[in-house]
Amino acid sequence: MKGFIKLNDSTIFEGEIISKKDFGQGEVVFNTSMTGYEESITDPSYAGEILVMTYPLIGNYGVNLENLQSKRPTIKGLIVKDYCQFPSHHTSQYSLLDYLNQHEVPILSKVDTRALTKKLRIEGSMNGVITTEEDFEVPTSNENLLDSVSTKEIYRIQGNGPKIALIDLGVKKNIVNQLKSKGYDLYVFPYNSSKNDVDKVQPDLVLFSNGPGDPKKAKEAILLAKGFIGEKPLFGICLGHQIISLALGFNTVKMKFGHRGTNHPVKNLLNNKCYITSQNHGYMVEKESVKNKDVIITFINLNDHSIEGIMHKKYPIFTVQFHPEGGPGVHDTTFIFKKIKDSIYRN
Ligand SMILES: NC(=O)CC[C@H](N)C(=O)O
Repeated sequence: MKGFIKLNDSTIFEGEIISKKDFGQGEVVFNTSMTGYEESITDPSYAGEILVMTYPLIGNYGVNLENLQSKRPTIKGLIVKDYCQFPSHHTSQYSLLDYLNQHEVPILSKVDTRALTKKLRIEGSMNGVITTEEDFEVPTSNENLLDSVSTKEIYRIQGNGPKIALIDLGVKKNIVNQLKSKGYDLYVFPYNSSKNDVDKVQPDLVLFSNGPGDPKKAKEAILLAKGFIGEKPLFGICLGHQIISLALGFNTVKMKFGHRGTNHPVKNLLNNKCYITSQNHGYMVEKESVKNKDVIITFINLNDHSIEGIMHKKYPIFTVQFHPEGGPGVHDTTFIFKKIKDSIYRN
């Protein structure tokens, strides 16, 4: 069926809706990874977004549930150049189309994704709608994204190591797996937990996870992080990094088109080492706002020099904007999950 992606400046790109679902609305963002669509479509950080894959052939290795980052797709729609109808991989359980159909997520194929990506790079990410009607008005959404992806109940994944309170803002499965593999004793908390709730388990460290949307909207989590500054070691990944930065009094801003891909180079300013990292974010900590003399910038992005991590000199607080767990992507920075222990012992 003929379909369109209509952007909120009224630009229209034509394609073919190949899924059962023929409608989806969200912020239209692009990802430059050549592989990793299973992980990206189920990464809770993408909640509320329509994902454009710039790699032209998508679906060719099907879907294996093991690779998913959450229980269901979190994206509002997928836009591809060519959908591969005959996936082949020895671990594939479903075709991408069958999997997205099960969860009523639309796929728009045959789109000139190169032109669409250029448009988003020049004008910036914007809201859009996958629709069969060319004259459809692009709506805006006020969905509480954190509520849609965070756990509703506290749960524990027992380990023999230090106790981590993991504030689930939409945590990816690979982050949990990395922490589990290092033996941490995990208590996973809903995004709106109070300091009292977290204090009850007497954690050795509080970890704020990745997650969707504008960090400034995560008011409860910012307040929670504020309460722990100077009291407990803190670690943040992506949204968690932004939230801890806001709690420290810094500012976050929306990026023009964000970083979404698996080959983002970052440099560790403390030892001049460079790493290739997996990233997925549309906001960043504003460099000029990091004015606290006790806080240093640890990592920067080598493409645009934006902040990729900070560290507190007095308190055991450190954060990263990139995704050290990979999933999808490189594992160059998984050593960071071990480093968490050091920050606990520095306490
Ligand atoms: N992966 C993430 O945690 C994303 C953080 C935030 N939602 C952003 O887009 O910047």
